[in-house]
Amino acid sequence: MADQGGQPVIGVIGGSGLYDIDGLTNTRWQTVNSPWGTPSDQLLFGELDGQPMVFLPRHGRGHRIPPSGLNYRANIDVMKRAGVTEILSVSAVGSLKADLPPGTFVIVDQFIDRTFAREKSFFGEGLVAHVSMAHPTCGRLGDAVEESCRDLGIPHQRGGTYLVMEGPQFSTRAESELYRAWGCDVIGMTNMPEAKLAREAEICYCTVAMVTDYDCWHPDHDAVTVEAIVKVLLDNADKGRALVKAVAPHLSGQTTACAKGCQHALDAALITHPDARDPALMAKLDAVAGRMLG
Ligand SMILES: CSC[C@H]1O[C@H](OP(=O)(O)O)[C@H](O)[C@@H]1O
Ligand SMILES: Nc1ncnc2[nH]cnc12
Repeated sequence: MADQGGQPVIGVIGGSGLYDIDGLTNTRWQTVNSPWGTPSDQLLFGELDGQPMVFLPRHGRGHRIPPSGLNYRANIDVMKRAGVTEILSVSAVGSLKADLPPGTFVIVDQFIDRTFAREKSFFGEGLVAHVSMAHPTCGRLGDAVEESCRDLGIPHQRGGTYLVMEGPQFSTRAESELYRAWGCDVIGMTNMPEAKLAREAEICYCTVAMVTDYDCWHPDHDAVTVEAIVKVLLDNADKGRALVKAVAPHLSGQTTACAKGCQHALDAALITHPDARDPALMAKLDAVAGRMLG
């Protein structure tokens, strides 16, 4: 397969508390249409120190859309159409470990997907594909995030498992204890199927999870509330924005395709015989799988 190297384009999916990007120049909000439906919002195109960047507020401007109501397929599809090669997903999460207090940033490298009410694949009847999710995040992008956290003195942990729940209600104590027993580090409601769809779209994906609370398991802390989350988010938003700004220069010199294979995830994933493929589905996959479908 041809190398997809070239100038990287960073896409930032901003979650709770990250509704804009510091220092973005030449900005324009632009509607990008998708055959997968309506994305959360227009995309904000701009440049950060000469590095092309695209921003999408995950829940829409004003935080209008709940986790289960997000059109994850449309969000990833428009990022792909915008030329995004790396997605930095910024998310608020609860902590499931005593040594991950609010204010810590976790550079997530694994997920447990407990969601059940979401469309999880671009593929299906008429074109079946099975991508690997063994390593769901991009190590190269993770390196850039880790170096940036270090440069900025942000308390962080490299690696960690993010339990993705359906929500919108927070967990019961029994659920929280179960996820702790499973060894999970943090809990949130949005990064799946986002990470799966980014992989299908051959976009590098890395999550920066900003710890806002101890969920409901910690004997010395009250059970999580939105009020408590927002308070911590307000204290951390500047750090989140500074991190995005710091990551850009780490990627700007990058001219080769990701050696981890994220950008070739479909190489061995399509199983449907070319004669049995559904032309209508193939048309919808023009952006996501255009590299493979010609
Ligand atoms: C604001 S409370 C819970 C809400 O925050 C997280 O969203 P995101 O990942 O977009 O920052 C969490 O997953 C819930 O959706
Ligand atoms: N405790 C928690 N559970 C689920 N999502 C969250 N987002 C932030 N804190 C959370």
